[in-house]
Amino acid sequence: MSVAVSNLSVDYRGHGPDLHAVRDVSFVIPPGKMLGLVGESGSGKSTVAFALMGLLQANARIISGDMQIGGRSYDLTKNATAPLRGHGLAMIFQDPLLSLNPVFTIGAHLIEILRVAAPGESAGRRRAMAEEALAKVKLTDPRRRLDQYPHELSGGMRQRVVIAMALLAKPVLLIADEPTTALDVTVEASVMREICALRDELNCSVLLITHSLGLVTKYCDDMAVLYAGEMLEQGPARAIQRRPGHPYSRLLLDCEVAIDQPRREPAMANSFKVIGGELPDLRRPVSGCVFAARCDRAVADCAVTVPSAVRLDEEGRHKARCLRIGAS
Ligand SMILES: Nc1ncnc2c1ncn2[C@@H]1O[C@H](COP(=O)(O)OP(=O)(O)OP(=O)(O)O)[C@@H](O)[C@H]1O
Repeated sequence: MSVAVSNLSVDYRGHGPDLHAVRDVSFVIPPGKMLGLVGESGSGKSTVAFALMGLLQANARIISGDMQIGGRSYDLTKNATAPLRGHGLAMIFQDPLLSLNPVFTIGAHLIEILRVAAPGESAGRRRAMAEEALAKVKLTDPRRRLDQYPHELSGGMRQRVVIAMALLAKPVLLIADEPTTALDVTVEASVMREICALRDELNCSVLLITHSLGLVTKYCDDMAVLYAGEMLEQGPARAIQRRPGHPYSRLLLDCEVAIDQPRREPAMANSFKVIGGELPDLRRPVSGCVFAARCDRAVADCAVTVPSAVRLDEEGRHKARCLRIGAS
């Protein structure tokens, strides 16, 4: 089933004017495909994820947005997707301990999911299914793991357990929010491989949220570039990598350090900082292009005219919002 998000806008209330964290964001993830949502810290990636899951904080307000799953539409302003959590929708967080209760064994977590996902099965069969799921995500010694507690496992092993939980829940959409940021590079590759294997086995849509363009170009089918809450470019990951349409995407790609290099984290943290300037104040109304103040290609018009999406391929899959597209 295809997953489509349309016109998502989210504000946060606080002291002073509301903060417009996400503005009019739309994207589609076909079944069996992975979309990488990239953008620097504060661009609104997690807000998108939490809005889809119905997990936003109390001071957030979804101004507009709906999600279509298959032919069905869910009104995000009414938190309509919240009942889908745990089966239609699943999420992997940067810290797997957010998904694991320290007082329950690994087996108890998996068996709890099977109570909903496989209600007709006997207790013995559910335990066997839980063990199979752990073996599938390549957790060593799966039978013993069932009786262990989350604190007895390493970070990479815990993330595999969370992937096994998603495997049993059979979601239509899996959201992975920085799933490998806390892990070292060798573990990162194996965890990403398990997420890809899950996508292929369930034929589900995956939204990967990450700072790393390297991860996106290596593992994702499509890419979406978010900046100051606005989608500046989206399309096939390879096409954007080869021919970025937006100057911001080009700068991100220029800054990105190959993920195979020995220690990626500091480079990743730095990669966005080498683009001069800072995100605009999200409490103020934007005129023109949100990136204009930092853009090396901006002309006077960019500060006043809001760019609409320009198609960069015949099918209209690759689109970018920039007034300078086509200008020399
Ligand atoms: N509960 C909140 N109240 C007020 N502002 C918030 C709240 N949560 C997030 N924000 C603001 O919303 C904007 C988007 O934040 P968000 O966490 O979605 O970005 P992000 O791209 O996921 O960043 P990171 O990569 O650091 O997680 C930021 O300006 C952030 O400070």
